[in-house]
Amino acid sequence: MGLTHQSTGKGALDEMFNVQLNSPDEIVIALAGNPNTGKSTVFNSLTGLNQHTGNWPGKTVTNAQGRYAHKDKKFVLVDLPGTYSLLANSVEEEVARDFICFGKPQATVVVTDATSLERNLILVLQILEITDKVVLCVNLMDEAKRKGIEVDLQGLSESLGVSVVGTSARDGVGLEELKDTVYKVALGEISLKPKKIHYGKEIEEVLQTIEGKMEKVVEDQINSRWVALQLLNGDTKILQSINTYLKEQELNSEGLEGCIKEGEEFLKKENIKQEENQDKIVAAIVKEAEKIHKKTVLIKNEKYNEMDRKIDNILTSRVFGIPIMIALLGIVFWITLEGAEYPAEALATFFSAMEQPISNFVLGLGVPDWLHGMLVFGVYRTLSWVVAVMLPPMAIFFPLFTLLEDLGYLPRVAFNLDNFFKKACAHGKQALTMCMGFGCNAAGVIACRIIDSPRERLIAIITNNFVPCNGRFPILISMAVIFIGGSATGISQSFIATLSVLGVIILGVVLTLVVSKILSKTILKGLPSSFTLELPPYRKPQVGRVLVRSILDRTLFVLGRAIMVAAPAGIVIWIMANIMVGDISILDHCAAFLDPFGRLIGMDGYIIMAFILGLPANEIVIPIIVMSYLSTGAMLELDSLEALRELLIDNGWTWLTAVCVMIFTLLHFPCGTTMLTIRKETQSKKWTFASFMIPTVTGVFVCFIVAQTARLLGLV
Ligand SMILES: Nc1nc2c(ncn2[C@@H]2O[C@H](COP(=O)(O)OP(=O)(O)OP(=O)(O)O)[C@@H](O)[C@H]2O)c(=O)[nH]1
Ligand SMILES: [Mg+2]
Repeated sequence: MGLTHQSTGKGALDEMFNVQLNSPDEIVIALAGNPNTGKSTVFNSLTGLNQHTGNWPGKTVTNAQGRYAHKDKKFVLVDLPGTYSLLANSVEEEVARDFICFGKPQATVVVTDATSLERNLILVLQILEITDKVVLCVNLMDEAKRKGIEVDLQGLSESLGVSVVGTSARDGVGLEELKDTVYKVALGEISLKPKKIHYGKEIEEVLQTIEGKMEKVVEDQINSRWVALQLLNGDTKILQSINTYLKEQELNSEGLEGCIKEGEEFLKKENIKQEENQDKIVAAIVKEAEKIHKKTVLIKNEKYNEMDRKIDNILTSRVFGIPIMIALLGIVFWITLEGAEYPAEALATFFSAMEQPISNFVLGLGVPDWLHGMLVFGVYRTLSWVVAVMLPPMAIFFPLFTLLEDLGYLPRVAFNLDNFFKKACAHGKQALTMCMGFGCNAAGVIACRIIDSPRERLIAIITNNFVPCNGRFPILISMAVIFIGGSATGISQSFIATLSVLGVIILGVVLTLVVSKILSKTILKGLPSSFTLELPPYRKPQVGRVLVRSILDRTLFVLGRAIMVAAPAGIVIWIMANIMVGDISILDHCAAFLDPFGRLIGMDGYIIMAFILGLPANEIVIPIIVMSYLSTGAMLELDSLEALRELLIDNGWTWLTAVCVMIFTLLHFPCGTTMLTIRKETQSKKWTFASFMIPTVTGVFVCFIVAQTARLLGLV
């Protein structure tokens, strides 16, 4: 046993004490459980917040906090990362364990999956070793019922000696009873006699010895049996946590080291082997879980999982897995493109028709000419285009993607790509962090915490930007709709557009693998670590809720962000276009400066400038491009996508320009928020810089090759 603490999870300890109480009488409740059992769903229903939920394990990586009131008391609920065990083998386990040990929750709710209680009970039993104040929430009761699994809640309660509540959190069933029970347990209105495990004579003896020594140091602060158990299990990290804890609480930690030394010597003297201990401890827990499971769960239909397995045999098969994945993605894009076109047209027509009345209204206010120009041609037009071009595709794509997520398809994607990631010497879970990146790269970067090895986590963080986020995805779609699809005719139009978007996404995945491989052969050398990925059961998504959630949470959020940044950007661009230095405007000066470089990589100076100005939020790249062209050239009436297309052509665009814009959208520096997140997660300027440079250099390189090749071949 060594004493040094090798910190794996950055900030895990900072976060754990960070429960901010509004008043001292607020009651802290921890929400623990295996991954994907519905903790965040319970959390959201109780607190009314919007933690990310979805059907795959490992979504929650931080301790989210929310509040609710019940009867006369106020509660602070802490949503913990999902873990299979608390014997701290991973960062999530450390975060969850430390919170339950030292965060001093007045009660811990363990959310379990009624359809796989046996495995869930392992964690429950471990938590019962740490704390007596436990409420067992047996969730997914609806799924269990459908699968012919009967859970004897009363029997469970008797076997474990804690209160048990059955819930179907997604439908809100049982949550009132849960709140009642939590209330009673936290306030000590129910007295509990939780099950303690007997680990066999040999272990128990050693445990008692260590426990005796620990007690002197930690006294009543921490359950010393649990600490002894962890030590015996070979986990010395807990000592560091205790140390931090004692310091935080301004308690005396002096005795700790001496006590640890004594413990170590004792272990050595008695010739106690850590691995053997570990096996014995785990075996005792597993056996107990089995026993309780046998007594309390009746599986009426042993084949309840057969259908899922049959589907998985196809969706994750070596031959069909990847083609099906690409086809599915293609279908999603196709529906998005095809469906977005008409509403986009309608919105464009509507906004264009509104322009004159709005212009008249502004003039009627008696404002000066320049202000009128700025408001109507600068701000209003920009906003119109943001809404018309971005809203329809997002309102279609996000619900579709969320449907796939809720169905449980994402872990299958990770499964299909696992082999590739292994070959790239990266972690298979990186595929999941990429899926999160589809929503937002900053969220994707945070999700990288599910990867334990620091080396593989860094690789995942640096390459996360190779999947287009909320803000960049609409650029791809609109380029495809307006330009690439627009140059073909009939049915082939949306087909080509779909292919182009699909191509860019696949390029992103390929580059992720290539760059990961290069990194792990050069500055981040190492071997891939193995892991087991859980394939959750397929779940019927709640279509209505998915629609509402993805439109409210994502579409409107992104749109709001775009509008908030686009309006001031509209003003800036308008000013830049209207202040003259010499004969030409500032805007033209800047664009002219960037133009040679832009042309070299298939674009122009205005586009490059739009990407640079888009640093705070990628959503505004297209509006800035359009605005720059509008403010310089003839004032076109932009009343349809066709008009927008013409504007671009008038400014020298060809299909190659559109392709290069799409590629550069995928491959350039992360947005401001993502960079800050990377800085925070890696605690390193060097890696933040690398995350900036790698995609940018790759983008310039790829665009250069594409542009020069197309020109050489005389394609444009
Ligand atoms: N059928 C059914 N599905 C549920 C229920 N509760 C949650 N779900 C679904 O189960 C999936 C997982 O729920 P989450 O709340 O994200 O699970 P979690 O425990 O927070 O997961 P991690 O943060 O990854 O550990 C989601 O797709 C939920 O919609 C339930 O009672 N019944
Ligand atoms: Mg969660």
